[in-house]
Amino acid sequence: MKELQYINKYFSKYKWRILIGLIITILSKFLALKVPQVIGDSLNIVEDYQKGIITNLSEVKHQLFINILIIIGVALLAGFFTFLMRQTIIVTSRLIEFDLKNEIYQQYQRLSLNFYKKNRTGDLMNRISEDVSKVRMYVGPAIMYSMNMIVLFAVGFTQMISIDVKLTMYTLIPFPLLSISIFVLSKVIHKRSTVVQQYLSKLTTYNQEFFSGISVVKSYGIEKIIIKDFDKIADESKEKNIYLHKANALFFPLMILLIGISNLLVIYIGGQQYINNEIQIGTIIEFMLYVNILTWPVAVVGWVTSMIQQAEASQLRINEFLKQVPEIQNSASSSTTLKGNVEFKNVSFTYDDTNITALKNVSFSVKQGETLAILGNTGSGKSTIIELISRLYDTKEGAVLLDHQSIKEINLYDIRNQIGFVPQDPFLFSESIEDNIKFGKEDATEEEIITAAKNADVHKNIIDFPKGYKTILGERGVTLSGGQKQRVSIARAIIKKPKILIFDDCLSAVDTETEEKILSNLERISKNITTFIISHRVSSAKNADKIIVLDEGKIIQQGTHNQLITEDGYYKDLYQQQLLEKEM
Ligand SMILES: Nc1ncnc2c1ncn2[C@@H]1O[C@H](COP(=O)(O)OP(=O)(O)OP(=O)(O)O)[C@@H](O)[C@H]1O
Repeated sequence: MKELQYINKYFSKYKWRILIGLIITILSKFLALKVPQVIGDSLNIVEDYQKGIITNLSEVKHQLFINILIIIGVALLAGFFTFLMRQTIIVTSRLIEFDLKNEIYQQYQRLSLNFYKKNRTGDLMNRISEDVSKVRMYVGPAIMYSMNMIVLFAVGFTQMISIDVKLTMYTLIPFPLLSISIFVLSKVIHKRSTVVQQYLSKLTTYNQEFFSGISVVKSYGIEKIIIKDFDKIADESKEKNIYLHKANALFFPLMILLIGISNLLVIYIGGQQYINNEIQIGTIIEFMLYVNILTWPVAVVGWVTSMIQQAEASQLRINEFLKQVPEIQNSASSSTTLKGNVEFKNVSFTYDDTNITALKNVSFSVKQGETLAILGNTGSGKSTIIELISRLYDTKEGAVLLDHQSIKEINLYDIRNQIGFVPQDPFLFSESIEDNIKFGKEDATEEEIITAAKNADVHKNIIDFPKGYKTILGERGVTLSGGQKQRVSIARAIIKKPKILIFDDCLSAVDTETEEKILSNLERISKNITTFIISHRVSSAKNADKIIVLDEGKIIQQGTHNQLITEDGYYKDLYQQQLLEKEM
């Protein structure tokens, strides 16, 4: 229960609701146990009349009529209280579930990029949905059933003992047996259902990959192999499901068997006592009714124990994430308006998960409004520079300065708010084009959206769609071509009017003519914006104020286009090769 102590703060938040719930539970169970007593009394009256102990028939009828009214009244009231009990305790468990989900979600937002690279999406989703719902079973049903059990047992047992000690003892013999066997069965069910869950997520992951890579599957014509693999997992999943349901199917028969044994004991022992004139017939019926009322809460002990164990395991997984401290901390509370001066001073950077040193002693500086182009082979460290400017990672060696101040001392949210970033692989949400562009600026006007789209050279494409800017994009923007997606993503970055604009190799998806247009538009609108252009093309870099060339994390060349084409090395070779390609 150590991990579940984390939930105590929510119990204290909702203490009044829970307290009211508990009082209502006690009242409803008191009332529920009144019914067998009145039924027993009624039968005893009839028996007394038959034996001639009571002779006045109208008095018997009157008493029975009163008892029927009491039974109906009590049953209605008990039902109403049971409704209120669910309304208080189960509603509280839903409120706690909501709070816990929000807490986890906020923590997810705080955690750094590295956390997401280390953990699988399925696992993140599972902890916020599956695990939280297991914890809810502890805060709601487990507590409600435990209370039910305690009250029913305390009241019912006292009542039974007060009527007949011997009969009570015999009647309750099967109860511990019932509780233990349900506990064992619940454990088996839990174990088997965990396996079923694993197969379910295996199937989902398999299908998700298959749907995402459908074009590869179709073009390689490997549908039959995919179907065969799917069949294999589905078949295994079916077997595990059947295995689970074999255990599930035992649950109710086991309960009915043990209730049956209890009832037999009541009839047998009670019958003997009746023959010996020790008890009346009504008492036997009253006991049988108690057995039926008490069976469920006793069976529930085993179920609740297993529910609490599962909740404990789930809360452990939730706590693992909640206790994670974001690697990137925002240490500044004051807000800063950036100018856009960027400087790298002897920066070396190693990714701790792969131990790859992506940058080695990198130094450069870019002034406000300047454009820096970064070129280099794949894996040379270009994107890593960008990730350090956005502070997605922190440097351990050297310093990244923004406006001559260490990036670590500037408000993290201000930095990210003032950077417009166009990634290599643009992600568009399944919403309208307009909303995707506005993502960069929530309150953007229609005019601003159109201007941004024009500057990104995508306006003409958008108005060609029947619904124009209102066109809804499919998952990952499938209705747009690669180049169109890139340009919508550029519009999203420039509408922000950021202080630093970053293009991570995003112009490679458009033809050189479009690239030319976008770059000249940029030159016009980005007079005071510091711009970083990562590219494999000289055409994207040639107008930049500065160009740096990276190789295996080191700067091997830097200067302007005119300087670098006269210097032997990577840039000149690339220039000549691309010039040749253009002429061909
Ligand atoms: N998140 C990461 N975790 C671990 N290693 C990484 C990560 N990102 C990049 N790397 C490694 O760091 C090195 C530099 O990668 P980077 O993405 O900066 O190169 P790049 O020049 O942008 O390449 P490309 O032109 O192919 O995009 C590569 O060897 C890469 O494998």
